Amino acid sequence: MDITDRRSGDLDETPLANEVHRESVDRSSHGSASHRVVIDVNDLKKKYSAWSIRGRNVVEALRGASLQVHAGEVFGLLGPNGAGKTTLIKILLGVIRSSSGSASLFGAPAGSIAARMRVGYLPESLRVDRHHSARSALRYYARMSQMSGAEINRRSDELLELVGLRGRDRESVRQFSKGMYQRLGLAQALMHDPDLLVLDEPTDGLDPVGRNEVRKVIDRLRESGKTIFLNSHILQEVELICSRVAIMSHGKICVAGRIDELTQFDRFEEVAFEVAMPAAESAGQAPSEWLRENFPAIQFVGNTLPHPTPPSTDRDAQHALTLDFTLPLSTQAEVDEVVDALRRHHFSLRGLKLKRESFEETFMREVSRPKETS
Ligand SMILES: Nc1ncnc2c1ncn2[C@@H]1O[C@H](COP(=O)(O)OP(=O)(O)OP(=O)(O)O)[C@@H](O)[C@H]1O
Repeated sequence: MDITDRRSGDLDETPLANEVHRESVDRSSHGSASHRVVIDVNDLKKKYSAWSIRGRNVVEALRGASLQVHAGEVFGLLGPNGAGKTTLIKILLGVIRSSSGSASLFGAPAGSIAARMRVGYLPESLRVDRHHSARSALRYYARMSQMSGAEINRRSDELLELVGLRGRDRESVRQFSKGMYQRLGLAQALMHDPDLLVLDEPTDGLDPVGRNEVRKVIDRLRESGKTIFLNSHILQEVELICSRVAIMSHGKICVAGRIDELTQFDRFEEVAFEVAMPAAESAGQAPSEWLRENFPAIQFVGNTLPHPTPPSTDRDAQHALTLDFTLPLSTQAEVDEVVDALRRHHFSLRGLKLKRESFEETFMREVSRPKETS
C-alpha cells in the first residue's frame, strides 16, 4: 500500500481536522498508560468517487469501521486487498478526510497538529536517496521536524543503537540489505520521539533474518512504552509480533481482540477421539455400527474397523479394540455428553483432542463472509 497515492476525488464531508482543531493535548491527562486509548475510531465511513467511461462510480472504502487501540499495544490490522486498511491509515495520519464518523489519536482529532506530532510513520517502501549514509539520512529527515543540530546528533546516536546500525552509520545506504534499510526506516520514524508508530508492512519482503531483526526492534519499542499500529499480510508474523489484532473486510472491522481470544477455547470445531472397547464387550453389535447409529456425523480416521491396541503391559488393554474418529462438536457440554454416552456403552477413552481453529482459519472465516452480512 502506498499512502501517497491519490487516485481520484474523495467524497469528503468533514473538514480536515487540523484546519479546525489546533489545541495541544496533555500527554499525562488520559489515565493510566495501559488503559489509555491511543487510537479511537468510531463508525468511520469513507466514500471515493471514481470516474470511468461509464460515468461516476462511488466506492465505499469504509462502511462504518470502529476500533480502539490502547497505550503500549502492538496492534495488527489485517485484511484482504481492498478491505480498506490503507484508507483507514490515511485518515489516521491526516492524509485524507473521512466522509463521516470520527477518528482521534491521543484524544485529538486525526490529522490535527496535536495528533500528527505524536505519530511516526514507516511507509511500505521508504525511499532514501542512495548517496545518504544512515546518519545523514536521519539528519535529513530530522531537519524537516525542525530539530536542533545537537538534538539530531543525540537522537541519531540513540536510534542507531536501538536499531542495531551503530557501527554501520557512515556507510552508504547503497550497501544496506533490505532488513537494514527497514531498520533505518524505523529510526527515521522515531526521530521526533513519537508515542505512536504506524508501520506499513514492516517485514514485507525481508528474509527470516531480516524479519527477526525488525521484530526485535519492535519488541524493544514496545518495552519502552511506544504504541505500535501495523498493517501486514503475513499472518504468522502478526501472530509473533502483535498483542491484539483487528480483521477488516469490506470496509468494516469484523473482529478485534487477542489472537488467543479470537481462536479461543469455545471456538473449537472438531474433536478427535480414540476409544477402546474390550474385545469381549464388542461381541454383539459392532462398535463402529453403534457409533454410526448414535453419532451420525462421525468421521472415522483411517481404518473404520476396530483394531488391536498396541502392545501394552495392561492385560485388559491387550484384548481391547480401538477406534479413532472425529465428531463436529463445538462446546464443552457437547463433548461431556459424548464422553458420558461412550462410557455408558463400555468404551474407554484413550485420547481426546480438541481441534482449535488456527489463526489462518479464523482470518479466512471472517473475510469470506459476504459483504451484506459483515
Ligand atoms: N483514491 C481512490 N479512489 C477510488 N477508489 C479508491 C481509492 N483508494 C482506494 N479506493 C478503493 O477503496 C477500496 C479500499 O481500498 P484500500 O486501498 O483502502 O484497501 P486495502 O485494504 O489497503 O488494500 P491493499 O491491501 O490492496 O492495500 C478499494 O475498493 C479501492 O479500490
